[in-house]
Amino acid sequence: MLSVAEARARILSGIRPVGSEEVSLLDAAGRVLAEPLTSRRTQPPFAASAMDGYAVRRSYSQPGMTLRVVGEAAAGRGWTGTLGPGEAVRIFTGAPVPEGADDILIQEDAERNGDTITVRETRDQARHIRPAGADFAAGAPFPGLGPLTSLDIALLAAMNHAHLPVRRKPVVALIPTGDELVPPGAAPGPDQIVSSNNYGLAAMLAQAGAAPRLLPIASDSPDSLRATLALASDVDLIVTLGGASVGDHDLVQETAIAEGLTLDFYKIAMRPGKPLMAGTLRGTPMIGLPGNPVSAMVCGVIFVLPVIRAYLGLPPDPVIRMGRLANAVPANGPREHYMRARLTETADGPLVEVFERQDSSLLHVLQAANCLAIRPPRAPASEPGDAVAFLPLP
Ligand SMILES: Nc1nc2c(c(=O)[nH]1)N[C@H]1C(S)=C(S)[C@@H](COP(=O)(O)OP(=O)(O)OC[C@H]3O[C@@H](n4cnc5c(N)ncnc54)[C@H](O)[C@@H]3O)O[C@H]1N2
Ligand code: MOO
Repeated sequence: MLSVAEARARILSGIRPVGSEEVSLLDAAGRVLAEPLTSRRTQPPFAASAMDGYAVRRSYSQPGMTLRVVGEAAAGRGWTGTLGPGEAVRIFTGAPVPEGADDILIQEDAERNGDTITVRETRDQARHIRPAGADFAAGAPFPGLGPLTSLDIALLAAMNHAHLPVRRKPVVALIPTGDELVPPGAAPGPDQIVSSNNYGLAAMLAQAGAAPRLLPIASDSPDSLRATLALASDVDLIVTLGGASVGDHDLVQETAIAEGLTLDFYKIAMRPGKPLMAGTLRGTPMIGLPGNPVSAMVCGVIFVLPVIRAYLGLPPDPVIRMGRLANAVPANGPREHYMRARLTETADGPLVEVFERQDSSLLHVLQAANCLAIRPPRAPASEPGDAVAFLPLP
């Protein structure tokens, strides 16, 4: 059976970044730039006062000296003259520093008397001038990587970008399968349960910058599945949920093959997630996730999110960290085990408490987790304090 890393590499091998679209700054949070951007202006564009006070020349503004106030410079409305010897210009924060001035005397250090000021003995020695380009120069590259944050957007706005070229959102069709499923809020029949996997995955994908498309629940019949697959002809990725195992009603693989699926692989050495399937359905990448709710969400993190990142032009692989076990963990079987666990950051580094109950149907255990502890195939039993690899959950 394929390892998790091999399976992910095979899935990712066919994925190239999607095209781009323009969005306004207000819609750009969380989006990913499709091309490098540079500043369209220098900031500040002129030497600017950092304080309210008087623009002066340092040599004429020593303690006890008196200067004549000859004008005013405000933010947005500078003073156009040239400062002469013994002259001062009233100035406010953000205003251009006039020609001839090399210093801002803060108003707390000036005693005003009609048209003159006298410099106090306590005079502050800092000049309080922000040079032109102190923040960034025209043509400077925008340094942000990854999904745009509020801080990125503040800088891009200051660089005078009103619209940004971003990757379009990869569209992902989510197809739940199973006669037992009803949507949340419905009244399930005696043998039915509520479909949760598609909602959890939709949230996970939306958060990662994709556009999930929730398709209707397909019943366990080839006709129903065929009809639902037909609704996913124009997407970037098809994800089926359930029907992946070997039971008489697990029809996803054979139905998809009949519809044109080129199967790449089926079954991997992973727990949960053994019956994972991947291939290409008439040119569209397709991943078949197992139905068990924890398996579906964990495989979403391990396989589907990397596809979204690759589509967005980001480094795809999950970032694995190292920590120490808080509790003993039994020996592992032949499949790499992604165990639901709780990470605490301590002074001694990350501490990982692996939960007792690991059945792949237990959503309340997954919800209590904030990371997955990764146990290699056939790892021996581990003791508290032993090193452990883990993956933070999104
Ligand atoms: N004889 C064997 N049986 C099973 C094997 C095996 O190797 N041999 N593998 C087990 C493993 S591991 C898994 S994982 C499951 C995967 O089965 P399927 O992908 O076929 O999933 P289903 O049978 O459709 O459903 C399993 C379970 O999950 C519930 N489910 C399904 N979809 C949803 C949904 N959208 N929301 C919430 N819950 C869902 C479903 O009702 C079942 O309880 O197979 C094992 N069996
Ligand atoms: O692989 Mo199943 O996903 O162990 O529950």
